[in-house]
Amino acid sequence: MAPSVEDSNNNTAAAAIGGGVENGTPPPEKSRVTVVGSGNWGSVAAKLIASNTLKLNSFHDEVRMWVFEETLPTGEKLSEVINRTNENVKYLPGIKLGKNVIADPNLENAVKDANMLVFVTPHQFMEGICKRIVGKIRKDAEAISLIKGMEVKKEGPCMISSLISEQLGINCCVLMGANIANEIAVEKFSEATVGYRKSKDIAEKWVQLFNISYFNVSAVQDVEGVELCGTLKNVVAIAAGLVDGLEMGNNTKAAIMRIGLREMKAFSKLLFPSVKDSTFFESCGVADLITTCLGGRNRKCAEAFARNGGKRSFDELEAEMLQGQKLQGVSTAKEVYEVLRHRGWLELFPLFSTVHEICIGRLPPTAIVEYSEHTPKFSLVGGSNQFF
Ligand SMILES: NC(=O)c1ccc[n+]([C@@H]2O[C@H](COP(=O)([O-])OP(=O)(O)OC[C@H]3O[C@@H](n4cnc5c(N)ncnc54)[C@H](O)[C@@H]3O)[C@@H](O)[C@H]2O)c1
Ligand SMILES: O=P(O)(O)OC[C@H](O)CO
Repeated sequence: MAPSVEDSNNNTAAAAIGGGVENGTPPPEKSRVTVVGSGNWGSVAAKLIASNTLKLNSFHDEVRMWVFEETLPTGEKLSEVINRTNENVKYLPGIKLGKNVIADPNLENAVKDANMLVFVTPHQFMEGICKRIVGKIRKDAEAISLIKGMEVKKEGPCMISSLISEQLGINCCVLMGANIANEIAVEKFSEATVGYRKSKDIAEKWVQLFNISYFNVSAVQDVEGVELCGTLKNVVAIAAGLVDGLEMGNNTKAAIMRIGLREMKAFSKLLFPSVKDSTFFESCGVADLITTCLGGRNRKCAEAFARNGGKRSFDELEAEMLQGQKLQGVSTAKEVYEVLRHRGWLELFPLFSTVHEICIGRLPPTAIVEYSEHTPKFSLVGGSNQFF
């Protein structure tokens, strides 16, 4: 059974400041936050949030964090070690999360009282997680997804925020940005973008929960644009890593990033015409693309893949190099490819389609910079097409 935390600013204190029992109006209910996920970014998100809930009267101090339980080499359970040491020794070693972060291996228990749910797991696990908690969360819960990825169903592509909204029947915002977790963990400055659909008030509450001196958050009314930026940049990061592994140099890498950004924008607008151009200039857009192509895990594994001439699979490299952390770019490239194939758009997106074909071994890593019948000239992309 996971422990719990008493509020330092309890409701009596809140009542003393704004109304309360003395003048007959009950104090507004404090929000309860649960973070669903405890990987590298999930743990940093819990740390950020926990530092803010201690300061903000409108939130309960305690931040519950669902842990996908595993047994460590020492024989101990990860959740027990987190609660004892206040550190996620596997996914974020060396960083104290805050004593008000409580690791809970029981998913249903972790979510049941929360009215603010933060989803931050690798995207491939979200469908199963939603199925487990349908009907077990508060009806008034609000959600935010920090997950970069999407699902492809028979009906077409499904963004993770839509999956959460549709399966759980709740509103879901998104938070994406140039956010390499290990850098934010040591409190180096970065920015992030919240994407919201309708309610600016809800978006502002999320901004309040995440914003801190070294993490500058702003909100834009463009859920799909923000989420697609975060999702698609992982495919471009694979391309950038391949170019690094081939030792092509900075100009080639910049070219790949430029072409990738054009394909990100075109793909997003073809799927959701409401996506705004301005979103690509937020932290979730060009800034995330740059940081991921310079320092992300997708880039790192793709570099190793190219150095090995494509002879070692991404699964093998992921297991060896990331030790439990997960790549999102390889599966996203496959999902994007499925959409392109179904809609007859493959030729319009040579970078995205080439990345997938390299990942599955149909093309060699060098194809990322070769013009062939399989990879139409990148320079052909654009011209009169309104989406590029
Ligand atoms: N790490 C970053 O720098 C970063 C930054 C921004 C966004 N993101 C995004 O956040 C999301 C989560 O990434 P992360 O870095 O927190 O995770 P991670 O890759 O570090 O860790 C993998 C997580 O998956 C869990 N897991 C393994 N098997 C599982 C299963 N069957 N069911 C449920 N969970 C399982 C593990 O316990 C672990 O918590 C991803 O979409 C990622 O793109 C990551
Ligand atoms: O390490 P990556 O490649 O999963 O990227 C991490 C973040 O998404 C960067 O914002």
